[in-house]
Amino acid sequence: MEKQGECSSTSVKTLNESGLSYVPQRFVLPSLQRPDPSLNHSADLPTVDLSTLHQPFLRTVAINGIQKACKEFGFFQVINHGIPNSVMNDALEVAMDFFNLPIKEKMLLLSANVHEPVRYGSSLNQVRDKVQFWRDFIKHYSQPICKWIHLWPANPPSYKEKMGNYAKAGQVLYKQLVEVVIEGLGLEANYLQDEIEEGSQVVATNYHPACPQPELTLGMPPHSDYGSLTILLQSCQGLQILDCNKNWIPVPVAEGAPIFQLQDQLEVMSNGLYKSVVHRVTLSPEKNRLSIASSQPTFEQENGASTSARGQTTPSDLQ
Ligand SMILES: O=C(O)CCC(=O)C(=O)O
Ligand SMILES: [Fe+2]
Repeated sequence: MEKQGECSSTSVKTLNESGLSYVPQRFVLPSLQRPDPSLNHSADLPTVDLSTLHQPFLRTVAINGIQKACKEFGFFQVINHGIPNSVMNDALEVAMDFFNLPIKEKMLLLSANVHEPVRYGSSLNQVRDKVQFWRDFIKHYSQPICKWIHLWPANPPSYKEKMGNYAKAGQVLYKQLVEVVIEGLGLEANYLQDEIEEGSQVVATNYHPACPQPELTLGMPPHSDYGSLTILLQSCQGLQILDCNKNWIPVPVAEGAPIFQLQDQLEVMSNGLYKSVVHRVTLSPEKNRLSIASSQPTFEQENGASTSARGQTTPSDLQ
């Protein structure tokens, strides 16, 4: 049992590396909120082949596939999306290198101020169950790269190049996907073009260390996200979605096939036709897990901030 104050100044990654064999009391969830460790069948997620988008006679096949996936699941995998595997793997690898930096170095980026373009968060002062995360906010992706490139952390040295390449490729794919999703609603493909070009890109990198008692806790609590679409890369399984029968279903991980996840703004825009699905992250007893969630909130609030279901905000006027 954790003593008062125990662990309160140490990251969960550090605790894990010190060989802790139990989950500190403050992370233990009430029994009804705990994951069921016997769940092992993955969701049969729809897979959308984007190569058909560029073939005039087959474009409607892709649009119909995406429309069906958005209505039924809110989550789908994409293949032939144009982002080389090497770019995705480099991003995951360099993110892992970042989290493996000495804690002292990462602490320099620690901030509870959501207006920081690059910040390293810990479960100590932010979302209770979210172990560590940091966010990049990029305003106006169409502006010259030099406007935001200095926002990357200086270490690891290849971070800027590798995560930057992934972020740029993700923007192109994001725009294509939003157009198709919008067309599926019977609107002009460029209906949201201005909002997308004015919006900010958020790249959230989540690190979930292996856990000695994964049946007692979660890496991330159940939530939906406030944006329009997220592109998600995962290093291994852990994500679960809540189906219409209120069962948690594990999401598969397929090499080279990122997950697309529909978010609250598109559920609202489609009058509920498309689903922003509640999801959560479970922990593994052996593997440290990494995910990169890249999204672009399409509509910002009047005060220039977008608020997520988890209470985080992103500035819309970051330069
Ligand atoms: O780690 C994951 O797979 C999911 C991350 C997520 O849900 C989020 O960042 O909002
Ligand atoms: Fe999420």
